[in-house]
Amino acid sequence: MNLEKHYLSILESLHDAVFVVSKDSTIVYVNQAYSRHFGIPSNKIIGRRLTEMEPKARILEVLLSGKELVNDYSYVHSLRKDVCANLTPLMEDGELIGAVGIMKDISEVMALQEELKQYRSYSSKLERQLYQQEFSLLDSKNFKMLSVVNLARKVAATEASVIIYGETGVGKELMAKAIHEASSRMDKPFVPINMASIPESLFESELFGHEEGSFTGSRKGGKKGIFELANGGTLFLDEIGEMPLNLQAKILRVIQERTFQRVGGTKSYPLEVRIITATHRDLSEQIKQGNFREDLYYRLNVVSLHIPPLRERKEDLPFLISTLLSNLNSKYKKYGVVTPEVVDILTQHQWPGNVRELVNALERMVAVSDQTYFVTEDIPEYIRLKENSSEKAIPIQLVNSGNQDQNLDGLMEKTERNLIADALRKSKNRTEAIYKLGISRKTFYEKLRKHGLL
Ligand SMILES: Nc1ncnc2c1ncn2[C@@H]1O[C@H](COP(=O)(O)OP(=O)(O)OP(=O)(O)O)[C@@H](O)[C@H]1O
Repeated sequence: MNLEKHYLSILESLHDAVFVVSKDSTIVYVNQAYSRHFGIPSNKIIGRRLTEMEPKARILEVLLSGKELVNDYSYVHSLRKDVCANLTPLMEDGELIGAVGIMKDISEVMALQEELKQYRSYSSKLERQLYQQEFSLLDSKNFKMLSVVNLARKVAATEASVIIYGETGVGKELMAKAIHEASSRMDKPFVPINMASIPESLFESELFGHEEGSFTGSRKGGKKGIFELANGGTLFLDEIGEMPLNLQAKILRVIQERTFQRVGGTKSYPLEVRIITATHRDLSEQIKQGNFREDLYYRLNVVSLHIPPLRERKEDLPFLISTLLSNLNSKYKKYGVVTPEVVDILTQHQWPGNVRELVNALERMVAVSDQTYFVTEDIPEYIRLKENSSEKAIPIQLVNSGNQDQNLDGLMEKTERNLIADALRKSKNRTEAIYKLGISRKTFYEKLRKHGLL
């Protein structure tokens, strides 16, 4: 077979556009695919000079340099197309006589790329919004809550220290995290720590870390404390009212000097951290009683946010129930929804453990029920019975108040112990007692330990 006879028809059969220019840039050949792709009949283009039609055509460079260009991307103005081309010099007896171009129209790919770019920027915008969803979680229909959330949004943009007040489970940590995530520190760590959960003997080393060999059993290479871990970011000190006075003095010094030393070390580390604190106690009362340093209080209390308990913002329950349910549904891969009667009963409950108690109640419903529609029977018994009948889950047992020596603190301690002991007695297990008491598992065990009920 004499292939040479067929070279032209081979060129004509190609799907890629082929064109040939002579040394003076005159177009001498275009194949059918060229005319098809770019909508130009061959007789309209053959004989025209590229230097006039497309003075910046890349193939002109090949004519000048004699070097090929492979996978070369360019925009052809006269065709209004993005193309990818292989441009090769044509040689005869070692002399350049022209060049061949094989081109693909990639306008569609480029348009898709542009679209992809737009989608990418849209998705990263959504991602950022998602990242800041904590504030949207705290969205509320209640005027008091709304003004707290608005103040939190404003304060997030500043460096001000914030104290968040509120009962257990109202969302103090959630708000602290939302403030962090809406602040310029959002890319840096958010480190929460509950001051009530650290044994006093470990306070300093937990907060400031320790150098290697600073005490028997200290970690090799030393250990970073939470101040160091949070450096550059936000440190959330929960239950600040539980801090012993000597540690308050140390924290105050660190905040004032903006440096800290690890336990057993002499090196000073610079500290650049925003501190957000939280407490369920009335700190000004604590100051009056001499349990909290006034100077530390003023350092920490540039802005104070008071989150109202859930029972004072029951209008938020339908929204909270639906948001929490959809989170729990994804966690348990279920599709549970609640009937209006269920919302009704849940709305009657007083939620002493606030949103945490609601999360726990809903989680139990989602985890246990096989139905899609949760009915009243799915509501944890202690809520259902309490709200449906006049039965109170835990009748308060007043301690012997006839004893004149009894001060208020002592009375409260005893009442707390009685309540816990009662809840334990009347519950099938500890988990049920926790639900009845409406406190966190951690607080429950702390209190069991404190009252010798473990
Ligand atoms: N508005 C809300 N939307 C969704 N979940 C919430 C909301 N508020 C609180 N929660 C959830 O309730 C639980 C308790 O919240 P959080 O830990 O922030 O409360 P807290 O006030 O810091 O409690 P404590 O004082 O006991 O530490 C968490 O699981 C949290 O995600």
